[in-house]
Amino acid sequence: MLRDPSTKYRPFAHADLPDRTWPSRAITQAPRWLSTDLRDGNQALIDPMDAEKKQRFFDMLVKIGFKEIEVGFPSASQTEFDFVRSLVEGGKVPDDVTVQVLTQARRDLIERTFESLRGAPRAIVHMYNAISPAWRRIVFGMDRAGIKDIAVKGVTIMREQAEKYPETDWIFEYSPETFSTAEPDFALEVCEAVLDVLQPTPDKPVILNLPATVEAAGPHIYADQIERFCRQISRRDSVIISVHPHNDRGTGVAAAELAVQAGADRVEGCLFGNGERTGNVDLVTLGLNLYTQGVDPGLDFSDIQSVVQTVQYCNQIPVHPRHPYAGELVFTAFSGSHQDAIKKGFAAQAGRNDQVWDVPYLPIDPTDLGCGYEAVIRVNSQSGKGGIAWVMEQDKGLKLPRPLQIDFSRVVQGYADETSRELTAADIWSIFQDTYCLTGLQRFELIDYQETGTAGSKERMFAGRVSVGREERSISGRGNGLLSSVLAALKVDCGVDLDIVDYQEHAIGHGGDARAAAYVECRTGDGRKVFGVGIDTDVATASVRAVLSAANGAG
Ligand SMILES: CC(=O)SCCNC(=O)CCNC(=O)[C@H](O)C(C)(C)COP(=O)(O)OP(=O)(O)OC[C@H]1O[C@@H](n2cnc3c(N)ncnc32)[C@H](O)[C@@H]1OP(=O)(O)O
Ligand SMILES: CC(C)C(=O)C(=O)O
Repeated sequence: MLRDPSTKYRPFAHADLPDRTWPSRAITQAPRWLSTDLRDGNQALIDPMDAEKKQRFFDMLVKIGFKEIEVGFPSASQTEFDFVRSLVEGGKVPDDVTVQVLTQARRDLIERTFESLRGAPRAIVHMYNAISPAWRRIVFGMDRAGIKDIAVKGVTIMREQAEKYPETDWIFEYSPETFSTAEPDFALEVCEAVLDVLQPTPDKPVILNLPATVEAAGPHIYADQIERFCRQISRRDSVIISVHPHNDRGTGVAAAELAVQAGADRVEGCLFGNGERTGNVDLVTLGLNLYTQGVDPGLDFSDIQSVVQTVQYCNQIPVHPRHPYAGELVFTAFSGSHQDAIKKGFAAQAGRNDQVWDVPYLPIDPTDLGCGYEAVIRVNSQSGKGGIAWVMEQDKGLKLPRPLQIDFSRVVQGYADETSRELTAADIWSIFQDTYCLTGLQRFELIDYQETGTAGSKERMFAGRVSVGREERSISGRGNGLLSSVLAALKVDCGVDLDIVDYQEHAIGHGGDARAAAYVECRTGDGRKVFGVGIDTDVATASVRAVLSAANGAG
């Protein structure tokens, strides 16, 4: 890299719009969407889609709710031409969906394009030519007049072709390609000349699509360009202003949103931001950004993972695990403080009597997109007690008391640190069972017991059979309750001296399958803290097991 990049790269020359109004406007309704996955997306693939993939993608776009779909560049190849024919001839385009196709401004290509749509009830023909200084100079070797002439001649041919196929309701779209890097006055001049030919009316508007073919400046600059254009173009009521942002600077979504604030009616883009170089603007993110502002995007992503799968299959490009709303990790918190806040957020949400979504760190309810809550918290060495407790509750229904959470999280963190990997719910359960002596051969294991008491007396008596090591032994003790009598039995018959500091219990599950979980926090004779956990179909037995678990832990 250069130490002084200004010797090679020039800052973007921005025609300022000091009285801009877009910053204080909000988006209160969705723009018209045009998916160009089957054209701009497809032309960016290593292996362009075959007919089967294109059809599958098209059907998915229809299912999501796209009403305008750019289906290809029919003059580019026989495959492209045939696909458009198959849609038209096969009657595969629903009545409320309009297909769009792209062509360069060249007679042979325009004629072939119209031919591909013969018999379609309605279609958008989209013609483009680049207009910015570098393209004029480098690609076309033409001056402004020459470039304008390409556009005017092209749309004149479009009109002529439309007359040749009167059975179709034709909609014209013109893109001054490279709009965002062109001089604003020239972009306007070319578009006015195009409108002079096409003569749009409010009933029969023309789509003027203003692309950021290469994103070369910040999104605020694009918004200024769009607002200026919307103010200056004549026949505004007869023109649909469309935007087509690319993502070279990584701000395609911002550019589209600000452009809509600035007056754009329509947005062209691709699902998950596929497209040339760094992609077209991502329509999934745009749609769901609106949704999380309470605005219906008119696009249905309620099974987002099936959309991901289809797009990955058709594009043969993976969707990034951190892709907004759709990546496999975007609803997952690994870090302790995030997990703690999410867990508290779910508890607060459950306690509130409204539907308003307000869970820290989760901008959208995963279930709205067909995703569950299982993956919301995953555990590694960055995790804390809240996250670990969440996994225990989700996976096993165990609601660990706070002191036990703290004790257990230290153990889990130790494992995570040692293994340097994510711990699954099964790992955590196995660590829990080991730590609180719920599995394997234990020093004290309950075989059975009886609890007795005398009427009128508070005294209880515990008489139990336990295996101590491999040896079966009878133990008994008295106290003013079951737990104290178990503690007395352990002290007298087994030499284990424990005091209960805290006891908690809860049901796991409901109905006939319900079980009980009991937790004890104990202090040993030499002042150590030990925890015990017991699980049983009977709550009293669970509590006895919890005390024996603590006795095992006391060592
Ligand atoms: C920003 C975008 O995404 S625009 C869409 C881009 N998509 C595609 O190009 C995919 C489909 N394209 C194709 O299959 C081919 O390029 C075709 C069939 C359209 C044309 O192929 P070819 O005739 O071989 O021309 P080629 O691809 O080299 O195009 C370059 C020529 O077209 C001219 N040209 C480029 N764009 C346009 C345009 N919009 N209108 C008129 N002429 C144009 C160039 O100046 C160049 O002319 P030259 O040969 O006289 O120098
Ligand atoms: C044809 C135009 C709209 C285009 O794809 C672009 O400029 O990126």
